[in-house]
Amino acid sequence: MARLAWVTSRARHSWLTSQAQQCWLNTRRHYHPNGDPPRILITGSLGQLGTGLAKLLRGKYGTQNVIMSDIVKPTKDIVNSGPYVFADILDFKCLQEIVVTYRIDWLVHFSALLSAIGEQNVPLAIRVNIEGLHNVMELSKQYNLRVFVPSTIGAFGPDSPRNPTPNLTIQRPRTIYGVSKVHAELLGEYYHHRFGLDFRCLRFPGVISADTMPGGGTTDYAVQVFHDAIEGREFECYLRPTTRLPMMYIDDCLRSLWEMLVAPEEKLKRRTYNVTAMSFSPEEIVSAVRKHFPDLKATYKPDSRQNIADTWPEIFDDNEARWDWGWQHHYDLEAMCEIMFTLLQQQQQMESVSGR
Ligand SMILES: NC(=O)C1=CN([C@@H]2O[C@H](COP(=O)(O)OP(=O)(O)OC[C@H]3O[C@@H](n4cnc5c(N)ncnc54)[C@H](O)[C@@H]3O)[C@@H](O)[C@H]2O)C=CC1
Ligand SMILES: CC(=O)[C@H](N)C(=O)O
Repeated sequence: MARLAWVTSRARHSWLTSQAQQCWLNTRRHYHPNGDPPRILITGSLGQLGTGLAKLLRGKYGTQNVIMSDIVKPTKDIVNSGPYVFADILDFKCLQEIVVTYRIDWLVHFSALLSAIGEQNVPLAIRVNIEGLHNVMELSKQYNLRVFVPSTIGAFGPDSPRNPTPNLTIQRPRTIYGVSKVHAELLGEYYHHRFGLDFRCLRFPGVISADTMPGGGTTDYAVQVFHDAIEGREFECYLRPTTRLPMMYIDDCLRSLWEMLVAPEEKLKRRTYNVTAMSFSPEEIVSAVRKHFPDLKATYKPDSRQNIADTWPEIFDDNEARWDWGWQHHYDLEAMCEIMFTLLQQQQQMESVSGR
């Protein structure tokens, strides 16, 4: 018996060791031949996804090797956490200067106007999402950068199959956001085939996170519900209770991004992949949240965002990402609710201690 326990524990130890080694090898695989880690620039890094990504990449490649940038004034915490520079995605020279000064190897391009806010200012969305993307493509070609550009479930439209939505299908989005993301996918793939640019792209579903509020999308309600529940407010949803959309917890989203960023060339059968973790409707997330906050009141007042959601996928088929480079999500609806409330409660406690 004791021998069996010893053998099992040795087997577990060596499995864990090989997992850790694999992880370490994955991280090292893209170091320079001289052993230097890649140097990475993140545009639009003060939005919902950027701060978390910077933290993840700094953990892997070193604080000084990940440069955050945006046009927004950073908090003291951001400035103290590592390099941060001003970068307007519409200013090509400014971008060139950053790439040269910091000897950038990889670029993660987050700057964008999201679906709902984009409809409120179409000319600005065209500038930021389309002209900005042109700058990023040219810059990446000129300096031979590996470039990651996120796309979205919003790159599909009413003519796309919605349940499920496969990787390769009709894309006729009806928002300027969606149009700009289809443009990004196609231009990136064109630059890859024409100029050999190392372009990588994932279509994300709605992303849910505790620390940064989302920036004006159609899926934002799925973050708001947690804040309303924990602060004892009524949750007023701008979508109908039965509107199903694909979603993902931020840790899964950022891990998928990193896995795509370091995936060996030979595993990538495409340059653009769907990824997802779950799909739910407002009434389903409300009942999941009520397991933690039974008194949460919810009302539904659909607005213009309903028209957008009605054209988006309900179930996202990400089998190709799972087959080609081993994508797996870790958080389902229940696990996401657990972690969201744990983190939000910790934040509440810290705020009450610091008197904010
Ligand atoms: N959050 C989500 O649910 C999803 C996000 N994505 C994509 O991921 C990327 C990041 O998304 P989020 O962080 O949620 O967006 P966000 O809206 O929270 O942040 C976007 C950032 O872009 C910056 N920006 C705006 N104009 C700029 C300019 N001229 N130059 C430089 N930066 C500028 C903003 O200041 C902001 O910090 C976007 O491209 C978005 O389309 C895709 C699918 C889902
Ligand atoms: C799914 C997205 O791209 C974003 N969250 C939005 O709702 O616009």
